[in-house]
Amino acid sequence: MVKVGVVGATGYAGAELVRLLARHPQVTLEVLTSQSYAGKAMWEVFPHFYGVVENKLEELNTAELVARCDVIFTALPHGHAMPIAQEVTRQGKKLIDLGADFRLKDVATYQQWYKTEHTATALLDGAVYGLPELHREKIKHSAIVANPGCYPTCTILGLAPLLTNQLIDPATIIVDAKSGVSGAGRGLSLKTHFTETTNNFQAYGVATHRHTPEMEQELTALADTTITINFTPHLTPMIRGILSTIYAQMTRQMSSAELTEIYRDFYQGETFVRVLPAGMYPATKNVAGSNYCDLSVTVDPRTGRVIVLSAIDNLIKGAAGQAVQNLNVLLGCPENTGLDFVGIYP
Ligand SMILES: NC(=O)C1=CN([C@@H]2O[C@H](COP(=O)(O)OP(=O)(O)OC[C@H]3O[C@@H](n4cnc5c(N)ncnc54)[C@H](OP(=O)(O)O)[C@@H]3O)[C@@H](O)[C@H]2O)C=CC1
Ligand SMILES: CC(=O)N[C@@H](CCC(=O)OP(=O)(O)O)C(=O)O
Repeated sequence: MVKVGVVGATGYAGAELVRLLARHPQVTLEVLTSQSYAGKAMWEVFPHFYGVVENKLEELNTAELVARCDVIFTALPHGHAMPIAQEVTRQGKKLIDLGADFRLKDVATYQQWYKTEHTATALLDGAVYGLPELHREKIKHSAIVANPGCYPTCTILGLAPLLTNQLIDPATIIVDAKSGVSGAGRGLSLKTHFTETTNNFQAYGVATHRHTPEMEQELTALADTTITINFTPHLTPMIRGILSTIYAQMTRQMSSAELTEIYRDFYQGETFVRVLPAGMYPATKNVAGSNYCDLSVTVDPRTGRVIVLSAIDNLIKGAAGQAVQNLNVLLGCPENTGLDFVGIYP
């Protein structure tokens, strides 16, 4: 059995990770940490774990945590995974970081967008962007896996076949994305409280969201040419889910059916990417509670633009499920181990 630690087990992403890892056949939950609830049982904070997860929440002691575990997951605000990563590499263990600390390869870009000094820059080169559908081989051999952000997961999977096959003008990409409120985490804030979010639908981070450089980095690598995008996230009054609607100008004429075939070829053999048949469109309800990313692709012959729809559960394929998928890649076990379920409907 592989001993794992979850740092930040009491956040939405961390708790979802604990739920998945508790039923993973190759894993023992060795350490769960919390800064606010140390000393309490996990089920005292989250009663849905009563009778299932017996672990007590512990204060973070980095050296001891790393010594006790084979794989460490960090589900912390950005900036906090860096010292843990240093210790993980010192002790020759593995880290899967659900935050943003190792996603951006360029230090100046990280510091500009996150307004935080990067204190583990020597580790950036060795870290791999943990989108298994694109970087599986590198993930297998990496000590640090940077689990992607939720919007980037949804968007990059939606655009990868188009850019790899040079089917769109890369200067014309527009990403219009909507997220449920759990994407903002469990901490209390004006932005996420009930009366602000219910019966409301609003954009935020317009032209300034931190996921923009992350998407641009990965899309640029796929296209082999510098890509800048327009990305507008929106908050919707639901708990889970992201739907990205992505537009771009096609560089050659093609029908929706032909393009759908290209997507099917690109994602052939991928358990967690479902390219929907003509006439079916992704919806957050169809992926909620599962590790799937559902995609549809439609060409509008009047404008020559393609419209990609991409849906995920932000807490699963956008965070905890993808982290478990990355663990499975590291362990060399089937990627759907511990993730072999469909979503919850309705
Ligand atoms: N929510 C989502 O959909 C997604 C989240 N992520 C990323 O995952 C990470 C966790 O997000 P999420 O679960 O939503 O956040 P939450 O706010 O729900 O949880 C944050 C966690 O970090 C701990 N924490 C907060 N501040 C500190 C600190 N100063 N020192 C140590 N621990 C701290 C909290 O501990 P305690 O409860 O003990 O105070 C809690 O366990 C973030 O980097 C986020 O960006 C990535 C993709 C999607
Ligand atoms: C609805 C909402 O607020 N969503 C979050 C997405 C969080 C996420 O994916 O986290 P990282 O910080 O790890 O990139 C946001 O827009 O910041």
